[in-house]
Amino acid sequence: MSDTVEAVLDTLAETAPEIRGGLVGRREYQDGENPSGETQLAADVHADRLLEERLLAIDGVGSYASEERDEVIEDGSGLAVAVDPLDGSSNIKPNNSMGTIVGVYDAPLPASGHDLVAAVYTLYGPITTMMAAVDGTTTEYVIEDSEARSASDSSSGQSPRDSERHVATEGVELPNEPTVYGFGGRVPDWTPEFTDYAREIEQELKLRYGGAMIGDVNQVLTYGGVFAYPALESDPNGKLRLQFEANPMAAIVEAAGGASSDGERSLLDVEPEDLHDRVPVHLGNRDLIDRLEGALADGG
Ligand SMILES: O=P(O)(O)OC[C@H]1O[C@](O)(COP(=O)(O)O)[C@@H](O)[C@@H]1O
Ligand SMILES: [Mg+2]
Ligand SMILES: [Mg+2]
Repeated sequence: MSDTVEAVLDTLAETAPEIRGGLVGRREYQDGENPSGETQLAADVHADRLLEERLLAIDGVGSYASEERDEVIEDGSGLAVAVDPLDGSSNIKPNNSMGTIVGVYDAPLPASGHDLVAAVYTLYGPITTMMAAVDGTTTEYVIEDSEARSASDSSSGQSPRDSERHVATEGVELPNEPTVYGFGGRVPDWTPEFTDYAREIEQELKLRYGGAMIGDVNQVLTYGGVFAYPALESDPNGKLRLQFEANPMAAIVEAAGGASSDGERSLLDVEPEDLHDRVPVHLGNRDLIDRLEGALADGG
């Protein structure tokens, strides 16, 4: 692992308790919209500012892009980080899981998933964990916050707080016997081909859908299965964004022995056109993704 990637992992571990602490009191929507046309929560904006400041301060990180900003911020030469500061942020109101996704690309953005040198997510569940794919291996860490404190203390002007990451599982692998699935989007908006596939999967696996991709994919990594936010009749590219969400999650799942697909090919093979491109996302055990691609091709 390069020094810069190591520093990115350390920084994300240090920042995670602050983002988590900052959720309290930031549950309301603001006036602004993000580039995808979604209303922003105060928590989205807070996490974005904190991550921009911390990640751009790392030697070897030269640019920062996020789901919450129109343009890439350039700050010298080096690796490019693409961030979903809060994934699943609509879960803040019902107090369910959320997370942060970071792709570290060795190429100007928008970049191919094959340019990722690291892909990371932190999951703010009952405990805070971090999943990182580096050099073809996926590792799960537990993040311990040694000075838990209230959100009101947390602001982007302060120095990182004291937290540590400990390896929980090195070489995470999807179990061979899958048991769970979670599919996003309204069922009447699914394509007929995806609906047929879903009807089959429902007979075999248990539904686990929480409305935050990180939480839902983390269950797939833990129990085996399939997650999808598919192409919709109303939007053939689905909902999730290639640079900030799909590519990093695909790299993590593939390094754990699973597969990813936009419906036809690995998400890592999708060529980006625009920073905020959306793409249909399917992630999980290899045979379930092969069946998905077969089902979509049969109907096409
Ligand atoms: O509310 P829906 O349609 O089920 O969408 C849920 C999906 O949208 C997301 O919340 C989108 O991410 P953001 O919260 O970062 O916009 C995913 O995490 C999740 O899979
Ligand atoms: Mg997201
Ligand atoms: Mg988000």
